[in-house]
Amino acid sequence: MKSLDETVEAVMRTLGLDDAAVVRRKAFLEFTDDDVARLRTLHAALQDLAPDFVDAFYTHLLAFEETRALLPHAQTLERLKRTQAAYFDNLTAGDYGPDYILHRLRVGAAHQRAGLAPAWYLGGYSKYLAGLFPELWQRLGKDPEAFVATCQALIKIVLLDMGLAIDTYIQADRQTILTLKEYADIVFASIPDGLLVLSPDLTVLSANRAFLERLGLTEEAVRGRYLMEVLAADGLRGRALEVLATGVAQHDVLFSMGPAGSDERKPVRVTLTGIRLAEEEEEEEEARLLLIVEDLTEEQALRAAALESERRFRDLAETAHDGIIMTDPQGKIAYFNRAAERMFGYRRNQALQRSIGTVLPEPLSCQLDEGLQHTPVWETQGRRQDGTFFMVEGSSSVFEGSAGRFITYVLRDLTERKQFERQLIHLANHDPLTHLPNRKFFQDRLGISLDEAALNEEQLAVLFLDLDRFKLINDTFGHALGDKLLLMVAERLAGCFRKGDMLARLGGDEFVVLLRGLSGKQDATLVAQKIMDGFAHAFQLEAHEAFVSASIGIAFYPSDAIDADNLIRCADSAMYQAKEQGLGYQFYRLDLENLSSERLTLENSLRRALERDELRLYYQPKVDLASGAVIGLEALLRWAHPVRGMIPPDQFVPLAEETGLIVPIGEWVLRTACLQIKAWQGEGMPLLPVAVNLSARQFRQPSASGETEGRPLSDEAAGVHDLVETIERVLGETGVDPSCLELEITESILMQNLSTAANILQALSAKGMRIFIDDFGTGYSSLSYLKRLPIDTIKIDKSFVGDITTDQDDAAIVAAIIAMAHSLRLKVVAEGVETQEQFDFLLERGCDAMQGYFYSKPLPAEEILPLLRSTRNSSSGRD
Ligand SMILES: Nc1nc2c(ncn2[C@@H]2O[C@H](COP(=O)(O)O[C@H]3[C@@H](O)[C@H](n4cnc5c(=O)[nH]c(N)nc54)O[C@@H]3COP(=O)(O)O)[C@@H](O)[C@H]2O)c(=O)[nH]1
Repeated sequence: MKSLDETVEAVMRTLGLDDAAVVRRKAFLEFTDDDVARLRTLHAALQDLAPDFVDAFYTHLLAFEETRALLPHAQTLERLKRTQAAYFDNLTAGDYGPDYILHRLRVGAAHQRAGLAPAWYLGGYSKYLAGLFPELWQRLGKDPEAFVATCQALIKIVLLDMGLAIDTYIQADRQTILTLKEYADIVFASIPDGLLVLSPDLTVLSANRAFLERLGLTEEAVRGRYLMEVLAADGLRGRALEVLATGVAQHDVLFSMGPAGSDERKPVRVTLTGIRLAEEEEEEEEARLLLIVEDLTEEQALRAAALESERRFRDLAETAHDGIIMTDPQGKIAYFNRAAERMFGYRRNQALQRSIGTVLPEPLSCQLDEGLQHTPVWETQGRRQDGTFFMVEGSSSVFEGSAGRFITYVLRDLTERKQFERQLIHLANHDPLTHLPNRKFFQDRLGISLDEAALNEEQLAVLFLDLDRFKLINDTFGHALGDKLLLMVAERLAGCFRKGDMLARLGGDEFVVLLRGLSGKQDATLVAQKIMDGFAHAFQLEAHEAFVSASIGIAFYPSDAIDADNLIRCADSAMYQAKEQGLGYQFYRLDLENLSSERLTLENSLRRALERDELRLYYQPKVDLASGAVIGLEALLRWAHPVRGMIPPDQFVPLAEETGLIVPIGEWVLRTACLQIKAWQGEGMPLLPVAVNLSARQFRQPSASGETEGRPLSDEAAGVHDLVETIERVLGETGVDPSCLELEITESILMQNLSTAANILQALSAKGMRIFIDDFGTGYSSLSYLKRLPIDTIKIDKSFVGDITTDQDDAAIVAAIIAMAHSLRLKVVAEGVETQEQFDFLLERGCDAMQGYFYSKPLPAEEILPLLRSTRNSSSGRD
């Protein structure tokens, strides 16, 4: 709102109330200087009257409700009284210049603003004049002319004031009207719908901004023009005339509307309504037509977009791989896509309006929780139309619409995934070849069974089963047949157990069995025996019949171990013992395990002994009995163990044979002995042959065992096969003449496969090597086979020699061996000669040579040459 001063200024400006105008107003009122003088005179006379006069004035005002309402507070009343006193004072003060005028306008404006209607305001002046006239008469009644003239002056100045007050009232009202009009114009212009006011002859009287902008028109182009010259809209004119004629409004009439003369059209919705305005008081009310024009372009675009979006959603939902179901607030199916049809077996029209529980029978959190908008992915059961159940994975979203709660379910059939998961679990727990439980599954199940056994105070047993010679079969017949054998074994084993027992394959040719609810060892024995019996029959591997045996180790809970790992380990250890001893099955024994563990440690060390250069060769001279000359040396193996010291061969050679390590070790012996021969030759030592020992494993050729029969060989087998080649190669590489190398083999080696041994010995002998039969007398003691072999010498075992002087039997045996050997033109060497008596006995019986501590213990290579030199210098032989 404007300030009072601004209002007064506006009044003065509007009325053009400058000094000249005031002068003219005064002139019109014939307000003269004489009037001014008379009022000044009056002023002096009325000085004491002001307080009572003002009080009386306000008492009058307070007597009327309309004026009293404007004086609500005592403070306001006091302030007004002071203003009134000033007014009273100024009225007759005689100064009626610009300040007076300004003051009078302010008073008028203030009363107008306070809400005092003009009638009451003018009534106030009446009270003034009516109150003053008696006072004037009292003071000037004696001079009627002066009285009348003063009254006239007073009336003139009061009327001047009243004129000014009325001007402020009129001006303020006019300002209000202008403000309202301005406001109306703004509102009219800013209404978002188009507004068009037409006269009864359809001339455009006004159009708001929205209308003009929507149709691309200007106010000048439309105002005062005939509607149809401005607008093109079929049927609009007729509708407008109807409304004018009937006075009945028409709502929401749709048109396609555009500027006349253009092809542009917009979809619009129009409301046509008649209005009546009286522009001037004296004019008759004139009919007007108001068109409210709503532009539907955006709305239609939005609707089209919504339809498009809905169509796309439907397309998407219909082509989705996942089932999509929507339920209404009553939980009834309101939408059911094609994937849902496939998943549940219902046609859409069969599913609609059924409860969601028809297809998802278990209550879901999204159905129960009021506040839930989105639930994470869950799994639940789905029910097909045929009543079968399956697992579904789903998620849901909740939409709170005006009609209630709608839930959308997105569902995926988990049947395949669950099947896949089951397959994965099966694969993780089963052996892929035999489909038996694997180690992990077995261990888990064993753990559970152990807990149960502990609770029920029961015994259980683990059988560890390993096929004998499976590697050989695998290498010989190939992996495909090896696999087939494992399958057949698994099948046979499966028939040996009760329900509740468990058979598993740990890998390779290892199987384990869990036996539960045992009454004692005898139960496990029965099962082990049953397994052994099962292996008694051959396995038919295509064209081959294979006899396969198994070694079984048995460990018991709680006597051997109380946890799964240890129980399996004990059974494994027992199996190892069974295999070693060729027992078929063996119960776990701690002492045997300790032995095994030592053996294992030794085996591991022996494997590294070659790499670490821990092997040594000692040499023991062979002495001609008659001359006492050294006629050769035997190379004897030692293991210089870093912790255990010098280990004799009988403590590790059998192990090396078992593990196959004897093959590389044997080659090392050959090479070392040959290199030593060369070294001695270089040192000027007389040419002495050196004998090396060959083990059965080295000596065995593939065909000798009859196991491979021309089929592919394992590396190990190939190494054995190459004995002749190896010896030749080493001789070639070291440059040693074959005549310097002697080979010692035992009778038992020969007897394992005589014909093959004969072939090998022939080949070696043909190269110039001499062959010795070692430990003669301990084996077959048959000289007949010697005729068929290229043997040069036999060595009588030291077990006979040791007692020849005390035991007549041994003496007789030795004498007989010497005699028979000679009859076969074989030389004889006696081993283990320790005494002069033995020496003499042998010399007397015609034995060719001897070897033993009597002459020398086996010595390191570096001690041999000094030994030879010292004996050459001393007398021949030992007496
Ligand atoms: N395959 C291989 N076997 C080998 C090799 N080196 C040795 N051996 C065999 O180990 C067995 C034990 O040999 P060793 O402990 O060396 O014993 C030999 C001599 O030390 C011992 N001997 C010799 N004279 C006496 C004696 O007067 N008294 C006595 N108590 N013992 C004596 O006899 C063993 C000789 O063995 P051998 O002539 O071979 O029969 C043994 O069987 C060796 O064959 C190897 O490199 N490979």
